Amino acid sequence: MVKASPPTSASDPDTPRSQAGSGSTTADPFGADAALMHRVARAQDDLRRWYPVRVTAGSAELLMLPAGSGNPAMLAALSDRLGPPHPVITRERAAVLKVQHKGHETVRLAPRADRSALDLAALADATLDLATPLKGPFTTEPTDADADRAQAAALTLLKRARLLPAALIWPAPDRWPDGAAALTLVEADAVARLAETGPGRVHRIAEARLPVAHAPDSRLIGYRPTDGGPEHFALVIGQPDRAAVPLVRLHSECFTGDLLGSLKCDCGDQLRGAIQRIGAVGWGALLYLAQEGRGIGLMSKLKAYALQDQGHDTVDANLRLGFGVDERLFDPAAAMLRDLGMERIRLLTNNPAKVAGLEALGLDVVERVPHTFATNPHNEAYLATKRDKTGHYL
Ligand SMILES: Nc1nc2c(ncn2[C@@H]2O[C@H](COP(=O)(O)OP(=O)(O)OP(=O)(O)O)[C@@H](O)[C@H]2O)c(=O)[nH]1
Ligand SMILES: [Zn+2]
Repeated sequence: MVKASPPTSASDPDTPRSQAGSGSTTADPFGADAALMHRVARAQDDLRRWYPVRVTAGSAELLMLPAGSGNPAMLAALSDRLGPPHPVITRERAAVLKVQHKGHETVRLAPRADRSALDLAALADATLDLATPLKGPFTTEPTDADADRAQAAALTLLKRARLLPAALIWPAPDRWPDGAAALTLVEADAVARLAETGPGRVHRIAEARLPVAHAPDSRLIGYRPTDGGPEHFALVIGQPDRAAVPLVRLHSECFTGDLLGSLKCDCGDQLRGAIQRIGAVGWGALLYLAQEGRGIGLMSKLKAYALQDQGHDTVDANLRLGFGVDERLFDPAAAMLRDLGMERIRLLTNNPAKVAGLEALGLDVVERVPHTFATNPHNEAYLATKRDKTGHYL
Protein backbone atom coordinates (compact mmCIF):
# COMPACT_ATOMS: atom_id res chain seq x y z
CA MET A 1 0.00 0.00 0.00
CA VAL A 2 1.15 3.52 -0.71
CA LYS A 3 2.58 5.38 2.24
CA ALA A 4 2.18 9.10 1.78
CA SER A 5 3.69 11.61 4.18
CA PRO A 6 2.66 10.96 7.78
CA PRO A 7 -0.26 12.86 9.25
CA THR A 8 0.82 15.92 11.18
CA SER A 9 -2.16 16.09 13.49
CA ALA A 10 -3.82 13.75 15.98
CA SER A 11 -5.27 10.51 14.72
CA ASP A 12 -8.75 11.30 16.03
CA PRO A 13 -10.91 10.29 13.05
CA ASP A 14 -12.88 13.55 13.18
CA THR A 15 -9.83 15.73 12.86
CA PRO A 16 -8.10 16.40 9.58
CA ARG A 17 -5.23 13.97 9.09
CA SER A 18 -2.86 16.61 7.84
CA GLN A 19 -2.69 20.19 6.71
CA ALA A 20 -0.92 21.41 3.63
CA GLY A 21 -0.27 24.96 2.55
CA SER A 22 1.11 27.84 4.48
CA GLY A 23 -0.14 29.51 7.63
CA SER A 24 -2.96 27.12 8.32
CA THR A 25 -3.30 27.96 11.99
CA THR A 26 -4.62 31.22 13.35
CA ALA A 27 -3.66 32.57 16.74
CA ASP A 28 -7.22 33.00 17.92
CA PRO A 29 -9.83 30.71 16.36
CA PHE A 30 -12.60 33.08 17.53
CA GLY A 31 -10.66 36.24 16.66
CA ALA A 32 -11.52 39.09 14.34
CA ASP A 33 -9.90 37.40 11.37
CA ALA A 34 -12.02 34.29 11.73
CA ALA A 35 -15.17 36.43 12.00
CA LEU A 36 -14.26 38.28 8.80
CA MET A 37 -13.76 35.01 6.93
CA HIS A 38 -17.01 33.65 8.28
CA ARG A 39 -18.86 36.65 6.88
CA VAL A 40 -17.29 36.17 3.44
CA ALA A 41 -18.50 32.56 3.37
CA ARG A 42 -21.97 33.66 4.47
CA ALA A 43 -22.05 36.38 1.81
CA GLN A 44 -21.29 33.81 -0.91
CA ASP A 45 -24.14 31.67 0.35
CA ASP A 46 -26.53 34.66 0.40
CA LEU A 47 -25.59 35.62 -3.14
CA ARG A 48 -26.27 32.12 -4.43
CA ARG A 49 -29.84 32.62 -3.19
CA TRP A 50 -29.99 36.05 -4.88
CA TYR A 51 -30.02 37.72 -1.49
CA PRO A 52 -28.31 41.11 -1.17
CA VAL A 53 -25.08 41.67 0.79
CA ARG A 54 -23.12 44.75 1.77
CA VAL A 55 -19.44 45.33 0.91
CA THR A 56 -17.17 47.97 2.47
CA ALA A 57 -13.73 49.25 1.50
CA GLY A 58 -12.36 52.28 3.31
CA SER A 59 -14.90 55.05 2.81
CA ALA A 60 -16.86 53.12 0.17
CA GLU A 61 -19.85 50.98 0.95
CA LEU A 62 -22.22 49.28 -1.44
CA LEU A 63 -25.26 47.08 -1.43
CA MET A 64 -25.15 44.37 -4.09
CA LEU A 65 -27.32 41.79 -5.78
CA PRO A 66 -26.05 39.30 -8.36
CA ALA A 67 -27.16 40.44 -11.81
CA GLY A 68 -29.71 38.05 -13.26
CA SER A 69 -33.34 37.27 -12.84
CA GLY A 70 -33.44 35.00 -9.80
CA ASN A 71 -35.13 37.36 -7.33
CA PRO A 72 -37.25 39.93 -9.19
CA ALA A 73 -39.15 40.90 -6.03
CA MET A 74 -35.91 41.89 -4.28
CA LEU A 75 -34.69 43.84 -7.32
CA ALA A 76 -38.01 45.69 -7.51
CA ALA A 77 -38.05 46.43 -3.77
CA LEU A 78 -34.50 47.78 -3.73
CA SER A 79 -35.05 49.81 -6.91
CA ASP A 80 -38.21 51.31 -5.39
CA ARG A 81 -36.38 52.47 -2.29
CA LEU A 82 -32.94 53.31 -3.71
CA GLY A 83 -33.49 54.02 -7.39
CA PRO A 84 -32.27 51.99 -10.35
CA PRO A 85 -29.14 49.92 -9.75
CA HIS A 86 -25.66 50.68 -11.06
CA PRO A 87 -24.46 47.61 -12.99
CA VAL A 88 -20.87 46.53 -12.31
CA ILE A 89 -19.20 44.25 -14.85
CA THR A 90 -15.72 42.89 -15.48
CA ARG A 91 -13.48 44.51 -18.05
CA GLU A 92 -13.86 41.38 -20.20
CA ARG A 93 -17.64 41.85 -20.34
CA ALA A 94 -17.15 45.60 -20.86
CA ALA A 95 -15.08 44.86 -23.97
CA VAL A 96 -17.90 42.67 -25.34
CA LEU A 97 -20.47 45.42 -24.68
CA LYS A 98 -18.09 47.91 -26.31
CA VAL A 99 -18.02 50.05 -23.18
CA GLN A 100 -15.15 52.54 -23.19
CA HIS A 101 -13.32 52.31 -19.87
CA LYS A 102 -10.03 53.08 -18.20
CA GLY A 103 -8.76 49.50 -17.92
CA HIS A 104 -9.82 48.98 -14.30
CA GLU A 105 -10.63 45.46 -13.17
CA THR A 106 -14.31 46.38 -12.80
CA VAL A 107 -16.45 48.83 -14.73
CA ARG A 108 -19.43 50.62 -13.23
CA LEU A 109 -22.24 51.70 -15.53
CA ALA A 110 -24.52 54.63 -14.82
CA PRO A 111 -28.00 53.71 -13.60
CA ARG A 112 -30.91 54.07 -16.00
CA ALA A 113 -34.55 54.17 -15.02
CA ASP A 114 -35.69 52.68 -18.34
CA ARG A 115 -33.87 49.35 -17.95
CA SER A 116 -36.19 46.38 -17.42
CA ALA A 117 -35.23 43.43 -15.23
CA LEU A 118 -34.49 41.52 -18.45
CA ASP A 119 -32.23 44.31 -19.73
CA LEU A 120 -30.31 44.13 -16.45
CA ALA A 121 -30.04 40.33 -16.66
CA ALA A 122 -28.80 40.62 -20.25
CA LEU A 123 -25.98 42.93 -19.19
CA ALA A 124 -24.53 40.00 -17.27
CA ASP A 125 -25.63 36.99 -19.23
CA ALA A 126 -24.18 36.73 -22.72
CA THR A 127 -26.56 33.91 -23.62
CA LEU A 128 -29.27 36.60 -23.75
CA ASP A 129 -27.28 38.81 -26.15
CA LEU A 130 -29.06 37.59 -29.29
CA ALA A 131 -32.55 37.62 -27.81
CA THR A 132 -32.05 40.97 -26.07
CA PRO A 133 -30.12 43.27 -28.36
CA LEU A 134 -28.16 45.39 -25.93
CA LYS A 135 -29.39 48.87 -25.47
CA GLY A 136 -26.24 50.97 -25.50
CA PRO A 137 -24.49 53.26 -25.59
CA PHE A 138 -23.39 52.65 -22.04
CA THR A 139 -22.15 55.45 -19.83
CA THR A 140 -19.55 54.57 -17.23
CA GLU A 141 -19.34 56.17 -13.81
CA PRO A 142 -16.05 57.35 -12.34
CA THR A 143 -14.98 55.51 -9.18
CA ASP A 144 -12.32 56.21 -6.57
CA ALA A 145 -9.83 53.64 -5.26
CA ASP A 146 -12.06 52.55 -2.36
CA ALA A 147 -15.04 52.04 -4.67
CA ASP A 148 -12.83 50.05 -7.05
CA ARG A 149 -11.77 47.75 -4.20
CA ALA A 150 -15.37 47.27 -3.08
CA GLN A 151 -16.46 46.47 -6.63
CA ALA A 152 -13.57 44.08 -7.20
CA ALA A 153 -14.53 42.30 -3.97
CA ALA A 154 -18.16 42.14 -5.11
CA LEU A 155 -17.20 40.39 -8.34
CA THR A 156 -14.70 38.11 -6.57
CA LEU A 157 -17.50 37.01 -4.22
CA LEU A 158 -19.67 36.18 -7.22
CA LYS A 159 -16.92 34.16 -8.89
CA ARG A 160 -16.18 32.29 -5.66
CA ALA A 161 -19.92 31.55 -5.40
CA ARG A 162 -19.72 30.16 -8.98
CA LEU A 163 -22.08 32.85 -10.32
CA LEU A 164 -21.67 35.13 -13.32
CA PRO A 165 -19.33 38.01 -12.44
CA ALA A 166 -21.76 40.90 -12.76
CA ALA A 167 -23.44 42.78 -9.92
CA LEU A 168 -26.21 45.28 -9.50
CA ILE A 169 -25.05 47.73 -6.86
CA TRP A 170 -26.33 50.71 -4.97
CA PRO A 171 -23.31 52.72 -3.79
CA ALA A 172 -23.50 54.27 -0.32
CA PRO A 173 -27.22 54.84 -0.05
CA ASP A 174 -28.11 57.84 2.16
CA ARG A 175 -30.70 55.79 3.93
CA TRP A 176 -30.37 52.04 3.96
CA PRO A 177 -33.67 50.26 3.40
CA ASP A 178 -35.36 48.62 6.38
CA GLY A 179 -33.76 45.29 7.09
CA ALA A 180 -30.40 46.24 5.56
CA ALA A 181 -28.75 46.23 8.97
CA ALA A 182 -29.36 42.49 9.14
CA LEU A 183 -27.65 41.83 5.80
CA THR A 184 -24.23 40.22 5.71
CA LEU A 185 -21.52 42.88 5.65
CA VAL A 186 -18.11 41.97 4.27
CA GLU A 187 -14.87 43.87 4.03
CA ALA A 188 -13.20 43.98 0.65
CA ASP A 189 -9.78 43.20 2.11
CA ALA A 190 -11.08 40.03 3.76
CA VAL A 191 -12.53 38.88 0.44
CA ALA A 192 -9.23 39.54 -1.34
CA ARG A 193 -7.23 37.79 1.37
CA LEU A 194 -9.44 34.71 1.38
CA ALA A 195 -9.41 34.49 -2.41
CA GLU A 196 -5.63 34.69 -2.40
CA THR A 197 -4.69 32.36 0.42
CA GLY A 198 -7.75 30.17 0.99
CA PRO A 199 -7.64 27.75 -1.95
CA GLY A 200 -4.01 26.78 -1.28
CA ARG A 201 -4.60 25.52 2.24
CA VAL A 202 -5.99 22.03 2.33
CA HIS A 203 -6.65 19.42 4.98
CA ARG A 204 -6.28 15.75 4.23
CA ILE A 205 -9.61 14.36 5.43
CA ALA A 206 -10.03 10.76 4.34
CA GLU A 207 -8.32 8.03 2.37
CA ALA A 208 -8.81 4.44 1.37
CA ARG A 209 -7.65 1.81 -1.05
CA LEU A 210 -9.43 2.12 -4.40
CA PRO A 211 -8.60 -0.42 -7.07
CA VAL A 212 -9.54 1.08 -10.45
CA ALA A 213 -9.42 -0.26 -14.00
CA HIS A 214 -5.81 -0.33 -15.27
CA ALA A 215 -4.47 0.71 -11.85
CA PRO A 216 -5.68 -1.73 -9.20
CA ASP A 217 -2.96 -0.70 -6.73
CA SER A 218 -4.40 2.76 -6.00
CA ARG A 219 -5.49 4.88 -3.06
CA LEU A 220 -7.99 7.75 -3.09
CA ILE A 221 -7.14 10.64 -0.77
CA GLY A 222 -9.64 13.45 -0.11
CA TYR A 223 -8.70 17.05 0.63
CA ARG A 224 -10.85 19.93 1.88
CA PRO A 225 -9.68 23.52 1.46
CA THR A 226 -9.75 25.45 4.73
CA ASP A 227 -11.78 28.21 3.06
CA GLY A 228 -14.73 25.83 2.69
CA GLY A 229 -14.29 25.63 -1.08
CA PRO A 230 -15.03 22.48 -3.05
CA GLU A 231 -13.13 19.29 -2.21
CA HIS A 232 -10.34 17.86 -4.33
CA PHE A 233 -9.12 14.26 -4.60
CA ALA A 234 -5.85 12.55 -5.36
CA LEU A 235 -5.73 9.04 -6.82
CA VAL A 236 -2.28 7.85 -5.78
CA ILE A 237 -1.27 5.01 -8.06
CA GLY A 238 1.32 2.32 -7.35
CA GLN A 239 4.18 2.22 -4.89
CA PRO A 240 6.67 4.96 -4.06
CA ASP A 241 9.78 4.37 -6.11
CA ARG A 242 12.83 6.32 -4.95
CA ALA A 243 14.55 5.75 -8.27
CA ALA A 244 11.66 7.18 -10.32
CA VAL A 245 10.12 10.65 -10.53
CA PRO A 246 6.33 10.20 -10.11
CA LEU A 247 4.15 10.68 -13.20
CA VAL A 248 1.38 13.16 -12.34
CA ARG A 249 -1.76 14.38 -14.07
CA LEU A 250 -3.70 17.47 -12.94
CA HIS A 251 -7.23 16.80 -14.14
CA SER A 252 -9.84 19.53 -13.84
CA GLU A 253 -13.31 18.15 -13.27
CA CYS A 254 -15.45 17.91 -16.41
CA PHE A 255 -18.92 16.54 -15.68
CA THR A 256 -19.84 16.50 -19.36
CA GLY A 257 -16.68 14.80 -20.59
CA ASP A 258 -15.74 12.62 -17.60
CA LEU A 259 -19.21 11.29 -16.80
CA LEU A 260 -21.50 11.85 -19.77
CA GLY A 261 -18.95 11.00 -22.44
CA SER A 262 -19.30 14.37 -24.19
CA LEU A 263 -17.55 14.51 -27.54
CA LYS A 264 -17.02 18.29 -27.31
CA CYS A 265 -13.76 17.98 -25.34
CA ASP A 266 -11.01 15.44 -24.73
CA CYS A 267 -11.43 15.19 -20.95
CA GLY A 268 -12.85 11.66 -20.72
CA ASP A 269 -10.02 10.22 -22.80
CA GLN A 270 -7.47 12.26 -20.85
CA LEU A 271 -8.86 11.08 -17.50
CA ARG A 272 -8.90 7.38 -18.30
CA GLY A 273 -5.73 7.64 -20.37
CA ALA A 274 -3.86 9.24 -17.48
CA ILE A 275 -4.84 6.49 -15.04
CA GLN A 276 -3.77 3.88 -17.56
CA ARG A 277 -0.39 5.50 -18.18
CA ILE A 278 0.40 6.11 -14.54
CA GLY A 279 -0.70 2.55 -13.79
CA ALA A 280 1.66 1.29 -16.50
CA VAL A 281 4.70 3.16 -15.17
CA GLY A 282 3.80 2.10 -11.64
CA TRP A 283 4.18 5.26 -9.56
CA GLY A 284 2.37 8.59 -9.63
CA ALA A 285 -0.89 10.40 -9.00
CA LEU A 286 -3.95 11.77 -10.72
CA LEU A 287 -5.29 14.90 -9.01
CA TYR A 288 -9.02 15.30 -9.61
CA LEU A 289 -9.56 19.01 -9.07
CA ALA A 290 -12.96 20.60 -8.44
CA GLN A 291 -12.34 23.27 -11.05
CA GLU A 292 -15.16 22.54 -13.48
CA GLY A 293 -15.17 24.57 -16.67
CA ARG A 294 -11.63 25.91 -16.12
CA GLY A 295 -12.83 27.27 -12.79
CA ILE A 296 -16.06 29.00 -13.85
CA GLY A 297 -18.38 26.24 -12.61
CA LEU A 298 -20.71 23.89 -14.46
CA MET A 299 -23.63 26.32 -14.82
CA SER A 300 -21.43 28.94 -16.44
CA LYS A 301 -19.73 26.28 -18.60
CA LEU A 302 -23.18 25.30 -19.85
CA LYS A 303 -23.76 28.95 -20.76
CA ALA A 304 -20.38 28.94 -22.52
CA TYR A 305 -21.52 25.87 -24.47
CA ALA A 306 -24.71 27.75 -25.46
CA LEU A 307 -22.50 30.54 -26.82
CA GLN A 308 -20.45 27.92 -28.69
CA ASP A 309 -23.72 26.76 -30.28
CA GLN A 310 -23.99 30.34 -31.59
CA GLY A 311 -20.53 30.07 -33.17
CA HIS A 312 -18.18 31.45 -30.50
CA ASP A 313 -15.09 29.43 -29.61
CA THR A 314 -14.20 28.25 -26.10
CA VAL A 315 -12.00 31.27 -25.36
CA ASP A 316 -14.45 33.90 -26.63
CA ALA A 317 -17.35 32.24 -24.84
CA ASN A 318 -15.59 32.66 -21.47
CA LEU A 319 -14.77 36.30 -22.23
CA ARG A 320 -18.31 37.08 -23.39
CA LEU A 321 -19.60 35.82 -20.03
CA GLY A 322 -17.21 38.20 -18.27
CA PHE A 323 -14.69 35.59 -17.13
CA GLY A 324 -11.00 35.28 -17.84
CA VAL A 325 -9.99 32.64 -20.38
CA ASP A 326 -8.87 30.35 -17.53
CA GLU A 327 -9.97 31.02 -13.94
CA ARG A 328 -8.12 28.09 -12.36
CA LEU A 329 -5.60 28.43 -9.56
CA PHE A 330 -2.78 25.93 -9.16
CA ASP A 331 -2.53 26.44 -5.39
CA PRO A 332 -4.67 23.47 -4.32
CA ALA A 333 -2.78 21.14 -6.66
CA ALA A 334 0.57 22.38 -5.37
CA ALA A 335 -0.54 21.94 -1.74
CA MET A 336 -1.77 18.40 -2.43
CA LEU A 337 1.43 17.41 -4.23
CA ARG A 338 3.48 18.72 -1.31
CA ASP A 339 1.34 16.74 1.11
CA LEU A 340 1.94 13.64 -1.02
CA GLY A 341 5.67 14.24 -0.99
CA MET A 342 5.65 14.72 -4.78
CA GLU A 343 7.61 17.92 -5.24
CA ARG A 344 9.59 16.67 -8.23
CA ILE A 345 7.26 15.38 -10.89
CA ARG A 346 6.81 14.42 -14.51
CA LEU A 347 3.62 16.12 -15.65
CA LEU A 348 1.17 14.71 -18.19
CA THR A 349 -0.14 17.78 -20.02
CA ASN A 350 -0.25 19.74 -23.24
CA ASN A 351 -0.83 23.00 -21.37
CA PRO A 352 2.27 25.15 -20.82
CA ALA A 353 0.37 27.19 -18.20
CA LYS A 354 0.10 24.13 -15.94
CA VAL A 355 3.87 23.64 -15.96
CA ALA A 356 4.51 27.35 -15.36
CA GLY A 357 1.80 27.54 -12.67
CA LEU A 358 3.23 24.67 -10.64
CA GLU A 359 6.80 25.90 -11.03
CA ALA A 360 5.77 29.37 -9.86
CA LEU A 361 4.57 27.68 -6.67
CA GLY A 362 7.92 25.98 -6.12
CA LEU A 363 7.34 22.54 -7.63
CA ASP A 364 9.94 21.00 -9.88
CA VAL A 365 8.43 19.78 -13.16
CA VAL A 366 11.35 17.80 -14.53
CA GLU A 367 9.50 16.74 -17.67
CA ARG A 368 6.32 17.59 -19.57
CA VAL A 369 4.83 14.40 -20.94
CA PRO A 370 2.46 14.97 -23.91
CA HIS A 371 -1.12 13.81 -23.34
CA THR A 372 -3.01 13.79 -26.65
CA PHE A 373 -5.72 11.51 -28.00
CA ALA A 374 -7.46 10.96 -31.31
CA THR A 375 -9.84 13.79 -32.19
CA ASN A 376 -13.45 13.47 -33.31
CA PRO A 377 -15.54 15.81 -35.51
CA HIS A 378 -17.07 17.46 -32.41
CA ASN A 379 -13.86 18.42 -30.62
CA GLU A 380 -11.57 19.34 -33.52
CA ALA A 381 -12.40 23.05 -33.34
CA TYR A 382 -12.04 23.06 -29.54
CA LEU A 383 -8.58 21.53 -29.73
CA ALA A 384 -7.56 23.85 -32.58
CA THR A 385 -8.58 26.83 -30.42
CA LYS A 386 -6.41 25.52 -27.57
CA ARG A 387 -3.49 25.22 -29.96
CA ASP A 388 -4.02 28.63 -31.61
CA LYS A 389 -5.22 30.78 -28.70
CA THR A 390 -3.95 29.29 -25.45
CA GLY A 391 -0.61 27.95 -26.64
CA HIS A 392 -1.26 24.26 -26.05
CA TYR A 393 1.25 21.83 -27.55
CA LEU A 394 -1.17 20.09 -29.91
N1 LIG B 1 -15.15 27.22 -19.69
C1 LIG B 1 -15.00 26.12 -20.43
N2 LIG B 1 -14.42 25.06 -19.86
C2 LIG B 1 -14.25 23.97 -20.63
C3 LIG B 1 -14.67 23.90 -21.96
N3 LIG B 1 -14.37 22.67 -22.43
C4 LIG B 1 -13.77 22.01 -21.41
N4 LIG B 1 -13.70 22.79 -20.33
C5 LIG B 1 -13.12 22.54 -19.02
O1 LIG B 1 -11.72 22.59 -19.16
C6 LIG B 1 -11.15 21.77 -18.18
C7 LIG B 1 -10.22 20.82 -18.89
O2 LIG B 1 -9.01 21.08 -18.46
P1 LIG B 1 -7.77 20.15 -18.65
O3 LIG B 1 -8.12 18.76 -19.06
O4 LIG B 1 -6.96 20.36 -17.44
O5 LIG B 1 -7.12 20.74 -19.94
P2 LIG B 1 -6.06 21.82 -20.25
O6 LIG B 1 -5.98 22.95 -19.31
O7 LIG B 1 -6.34 22.17 -21.66
O8 LIG B 1 -4.67 21.08 -20.15
P3 LIG B 1 -4.17 19.65 -20.57
O9 LIG B 1 -5.32 18.76 -20.83
O10 LIG B 1 -3.37 19.25 -19.38
O11 LIG B 1 -3.32 19.84 -21.75
C8 LIG B 1 -12.24 21.07 -17.48
O12 LIG B 1 -12.53 21.74 -16.25
C9 LIG B 1 -13.41 21.22 -18.43
O13 LIG B 1 -14.66 21.26 -17.77
C10 LIG B 1 -15.29 25.03 -22.52
O14 LIG B 1 -15.64 25.09 -23.68
N5 LIG B 1 -15.43 26.13 -21.71
ZN1 LIG C 1 -14.19 18.35 -20.83
